[in-house]
Amino acid sequence: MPAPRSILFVTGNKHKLADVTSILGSEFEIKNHSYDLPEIQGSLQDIVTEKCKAAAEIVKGPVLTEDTWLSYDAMNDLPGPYIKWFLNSIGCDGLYHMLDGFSTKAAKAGCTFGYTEGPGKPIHMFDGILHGEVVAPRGDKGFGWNAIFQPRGHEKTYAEMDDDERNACSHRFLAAMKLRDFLQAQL
Ligand SMILES: O=c1nc[nH]c2c1ncn2[C@H]1C[C@H](O)[C@@H](COP(=O)(O)OP(=O)(O)OP(=O)(O)O)O1
Ligand SMILES: [Mg+2]
Repeated sequence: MPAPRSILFVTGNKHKLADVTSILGSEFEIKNHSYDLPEIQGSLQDIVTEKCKAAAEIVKGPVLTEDTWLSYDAMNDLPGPYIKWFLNSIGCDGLYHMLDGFSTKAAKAGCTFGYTEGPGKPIHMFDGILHGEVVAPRGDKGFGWNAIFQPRGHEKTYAEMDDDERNACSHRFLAAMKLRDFLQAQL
């Protein structure tokens, strides 16, 4: 059997790395370069493009990057990709209470992978979006804002799901399936 194709995932987030390894690890060898890439202010596409370009310059070869976002319908999709700074400042409780007084708690969890064959090469993007609701924090599994996001049609927040359960339905799973199809088609 040929050796599995390897993907170099540049991320400083060990939980994302674990998710991608769990979702794609049976088909690809997932390697990691731990680095906190610069994240510019701009559209999601701009952010992912610049993150992927910077990573390709660092590793001088094919590279995978990813940016994650959480968008509130009541706030015209903010915080979106700026969720990291909101979470760091006010935590899950604060993120929940931001919607006090708003009639809809609907939200979208998403991530966008950026993949390139190397510096100067095209950047391919693959996104996964899961609709759901922002709820009062429940559960202690996982990381980030998992405790306040409950996917539509589920009784549990991400933080109440086991990793396997979450990785079978998550926004990251949906995006990873698109990435997988792209990479497999190139073989
Ligand atoms: O599935 C997730 N479930 C819950 N929370 C999550 C998830 N995935 C990322 N997160 C958190 C981490 C960070 O607070 C923000 C995204 O920021 P983001 O820049 O994409 O992640 P990061 O800086 O940790 O890693 P990276 O080095 O890949 O940029 O949402
Ligand atoms: Mg980041």
